[in-house]
Amino acid sequence: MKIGYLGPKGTFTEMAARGLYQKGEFLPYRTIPSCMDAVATEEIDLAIVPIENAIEGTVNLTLDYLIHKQRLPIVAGITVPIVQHLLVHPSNEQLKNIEKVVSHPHAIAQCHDFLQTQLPEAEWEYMNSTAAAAEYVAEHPDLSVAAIANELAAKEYGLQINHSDIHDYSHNRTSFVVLRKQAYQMKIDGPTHVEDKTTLMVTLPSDFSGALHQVLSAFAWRKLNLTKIESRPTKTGLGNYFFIIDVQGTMDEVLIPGVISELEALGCGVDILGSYPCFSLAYSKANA
Ligand SMILES: O=C(O)C(=O)C[C@]1(C(=O)O)C=C[C@@H](O)C=C1
Repeated sequence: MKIGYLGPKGTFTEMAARGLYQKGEFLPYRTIPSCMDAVATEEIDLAIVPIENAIEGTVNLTLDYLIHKQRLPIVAGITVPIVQHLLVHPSNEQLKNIEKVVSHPHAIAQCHDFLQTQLPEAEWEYMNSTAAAAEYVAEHPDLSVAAIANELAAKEYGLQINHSDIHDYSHNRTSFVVLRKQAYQMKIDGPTHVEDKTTLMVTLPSDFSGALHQVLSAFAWRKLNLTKIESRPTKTGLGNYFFIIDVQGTMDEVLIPGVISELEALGCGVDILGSYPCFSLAYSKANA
């Protein structure tokens, strides 16, 4: 089985991939869209990409590409503990000399307080992933640059941990989703199964006062628990949004189809993005 993930080697996404699947060929992709495209063209069987971080929120690139460009079913989810370190080239150990910090925008956002207090003069440069930033530092020993990435990336690219645990809040976790061309489940052994989830995308009818209230009521009176509701622009004009709604539980034969019929009767558009099991990786030295 070919498992694509946001690379290069040493990303948190690779940890998520290896946490879910013990066997398979693990293939790194340079960007989230290129990884998703590779599933659509069947170059790989599964794509694993980040979707939400506990500190910084949704990974908009993933959600928007999924909604607008590659509507692939979500077949599983996993959350991974995120521990960020400041990595430097072994020839450049002095924290005070660092002029530039590179990383994925979410990783930089998770460490704002640290950057503000310890490296207020350093400029930031965004990279496609945390490991891409570590690779950049390894390839530029001449620059006074540091990467925000994990211990796996430090080992992979021969960097030193200059400062450990630099994320601003403990309990930092990121959720990743597994995308597949067809929506069938595969058995997953290993990580802890936490819950089952169904993700819906709802478009409200225009000029319908109280529409969102009615949408939420359709879930509420059926006692369906919503674990997330988020709006994203439809990209058709200012003020036009989709609602992405996570419902606890799998797609059953009565309750969720009942909600969908009720919403459609209200004039809403409803798309099912996936109904899938969610897993969790415990904190371990590997993601320390
Ligand atoms: O997987 C990685 O290492 C990434 O760079 C992506 C990503 C993200 O998009 O949220 C994954 C986990 C961390 O939250 C920071 C960055």
